[in-house]
Amino acid sequence: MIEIKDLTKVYGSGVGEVKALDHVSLRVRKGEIYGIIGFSGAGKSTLIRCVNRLEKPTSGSIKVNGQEITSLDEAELRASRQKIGMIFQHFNLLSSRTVFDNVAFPLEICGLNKKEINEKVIRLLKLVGLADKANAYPSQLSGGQKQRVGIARALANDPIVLLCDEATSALDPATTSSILDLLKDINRKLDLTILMITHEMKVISEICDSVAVIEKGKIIEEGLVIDVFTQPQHPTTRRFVQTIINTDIPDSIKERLLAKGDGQIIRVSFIGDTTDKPIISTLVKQYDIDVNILYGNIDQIQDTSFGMLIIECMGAKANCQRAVEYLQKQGLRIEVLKNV
Ligand SMILES: Nc1ncnc2c1ncn2[C@@H]1O[C@H](COP(=O)(O)OP(=O)(O)OP(=O)(O)O)[C@@H](O)[C@H]1O
Repeated sequence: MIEIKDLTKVYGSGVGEVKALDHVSLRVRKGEIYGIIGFSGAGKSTLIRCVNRLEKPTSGSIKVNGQEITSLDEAELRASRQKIGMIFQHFNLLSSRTVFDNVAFPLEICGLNKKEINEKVIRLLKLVGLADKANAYPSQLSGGQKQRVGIARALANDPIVLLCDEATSALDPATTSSILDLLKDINRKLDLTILMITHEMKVISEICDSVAVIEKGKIIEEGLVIDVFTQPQHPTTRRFVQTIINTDIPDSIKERLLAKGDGQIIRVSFIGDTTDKPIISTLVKQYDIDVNILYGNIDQIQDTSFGMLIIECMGAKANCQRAVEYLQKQGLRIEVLKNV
């Protein structure tokens, strides 16, 4: 649905030159929610603003639904923008217009008649749960309600893509969750492709299917959310993951790794169904070893559970090794932290 290739954006020139995007390539599939995460100044806003051509890329290609948008003229751009909805961190509502009239605005520009506008606005306000606020003004709404108006307005022209620019950054955690639920609901009901930028890993973990991590204008890691969360490769990705999942080995275990002792200490990481298997009792029964659980945690990303156990296996060396092989065969990720 969105295909970005070698996208580069340079602001300014000479000594003042800033390379905000540096050969960025990524692909967003139809119907998916794709998150781009990065620290301040990483290039997120520039990237999303290039996709709807609020910024003109310096070089590279951006295709939305097969149409190259970097080379559109003004008229073509206006038509293309109708198919790309956008919501903003600070909502960007028109304060002198009611909720109804804010949502009606893009439809008026398109030349729909009053009856069509009325029907559509009412349907959209119902979709975002604001049917009873049609006559309110933005100043009379909470932040979450304002963003619901922003979402309804962005959907008015039946876009094929919705761009979200830090859409929940100005909201408290409970309101953030309700807006994310709404976006997920809309994504499912309308099969709408969503591209969102954020600096919050919570946003990515709650609703995104795929994620790209951007740093200094470059994509440094990309993949399905569950893969990136469970096996982050780049140190920056690890920092983001660490904000919501503790993958560190606790200090008390680190001390134990250095201490003398006979046991073999293993970190077992698991994803999905493998968590249902009685692996510990199998180790004890089949391999004639004692198993001591030193540490464990389980997290949930959307519908998939994953986590890690740090266990100590005590027994004959050969039996401990066979136990490790058994665990590996179960599709578990095994790291031997301390050998027998
Ligand atoms: N109009 C501009 N002129 C010059 N430099 C710019 C302009 N817009 C952005 N930049 C620079 O480009 C780089 C990327 O900025 P961008 O706003 O895309 O980052 P960001 O990841 O969205 O950051 P934030 O989360 O703080 O909004 C930064 O170094 C920024 O200073």
